[in-house]
Amino acid sequence: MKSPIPDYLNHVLEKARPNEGGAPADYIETLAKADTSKMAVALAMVDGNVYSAGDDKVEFSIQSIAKSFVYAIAIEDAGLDQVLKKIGVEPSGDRFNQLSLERNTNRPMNPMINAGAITAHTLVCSPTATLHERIDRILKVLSKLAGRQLHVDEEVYRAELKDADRNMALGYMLKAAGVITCDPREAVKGYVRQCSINVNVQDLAMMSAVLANGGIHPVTEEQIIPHTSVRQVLSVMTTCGMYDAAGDWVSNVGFPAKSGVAGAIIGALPGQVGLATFSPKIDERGNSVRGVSMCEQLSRDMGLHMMDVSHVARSTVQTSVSNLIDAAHDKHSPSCDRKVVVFKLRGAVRFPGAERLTRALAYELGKPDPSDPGSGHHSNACAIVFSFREVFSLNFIARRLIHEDITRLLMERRVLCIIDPTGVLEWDRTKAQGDRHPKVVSNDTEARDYIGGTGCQAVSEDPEW
Ligand SMILES: NC(=O)CC[C@H](N)C(=O)O
Repeated sequence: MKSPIPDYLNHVLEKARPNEGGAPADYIETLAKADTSKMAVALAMVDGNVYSAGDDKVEFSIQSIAKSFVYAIAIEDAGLDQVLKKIGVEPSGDRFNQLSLERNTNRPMNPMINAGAITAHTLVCSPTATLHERIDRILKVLSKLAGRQLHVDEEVYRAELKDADRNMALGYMLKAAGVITCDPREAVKGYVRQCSINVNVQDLAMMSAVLANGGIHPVTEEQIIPHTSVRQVLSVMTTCGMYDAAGDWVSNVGFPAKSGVAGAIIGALPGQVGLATFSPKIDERGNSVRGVSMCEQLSRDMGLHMMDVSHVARSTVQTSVSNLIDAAHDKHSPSCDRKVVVFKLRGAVRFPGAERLTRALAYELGKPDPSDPGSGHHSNACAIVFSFREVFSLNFIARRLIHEDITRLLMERRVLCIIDPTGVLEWDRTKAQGDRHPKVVSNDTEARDYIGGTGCQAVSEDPEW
């Protein structure tokens, strides 16, 4: 079968093509001459699969899209505290090259406008690093993200530098305000050079997929951007990535995005997909006209709006009961009701999933409430099994809550067996209550053996725990 996805992407291109609005950026000579008939779109899944359509190998300069990634590098090199001291996180509502600073703090409003991006550039490597060292570092990281060696387009660099009065003015403003301490001309040159790195839509989709994948490259599996920086970058992209169109963008399209004046837009939907569009004609805000309409359509058709929760996973916990064979009768306390209760979890478990497990434990194993006949009906269960066989991951709060559940069950002197073949629970034996600890095993048979050894032998109505 031929995948329908590339056909769909072609359809997205053709729907946006008739839109003749906008014009290529005219303040950079090379961009002004761009072939405006070129158009492309690409999707990169978080497992590294890339789909693209149109002029997907045509290269253009990354321009302001570099701001997202250089912000991530600045956070890594200078630390988030230092970066926040120098650059705010508030949407400015101004044009991208506005000469402005926050009134009370004298910082650039955010890292997605030029003032903030020039500042972020100076935080790469160290405050005393040379332009060459910074560009080298930025090129290395961007190339790793794209999965191929990227290069600076010298013609674009020279063209922009020739008419860089406005960015130079920003550099001097930042120096005068004490935000940057290095030579402002060097800072602007470095910033313009980072804007002049050439990419194509496939590169950009893959770079965005790294952001969508928590900073891990989908193909090389290298953690290129630390997880906490990814959250920071995506947050700022959401509120400031489309400049003064941020509000429109969040309500119509609804995924973190960043545009560049060469006509590209990237989008990253956490946990799902990275995408990129390209078409050189931009609107008065600096965003590609056809790119915005392609992103709107992709978001609508593919349900990519981050606030659009169309269905909530509710079945992360499943409870089943197994009866015990009577053979081991004498070993049981009279209060034991000869049952093994199995709690199975599924999927990527976060707080809501762990809360459902906790609620099920409290309800079924707790004291019966006379006014609720369903409650406490396994309060005398002989043994309890947690099965994490189908759990893909636990986030830190889910893990912490389940650890607390385990501790409390052990304090009640319950027999507890945990099936955890991949070790997602990260149970540490040193946390055991006195001499009591749960038995952690990797499959059903081991769990049944363990429970049998405690005097219980389980006959499961459910063949798999
Ligand atoms: N929005 C943009 O892409 C702007 C980048 C461009 N190099 C500039 O500084 O003006």
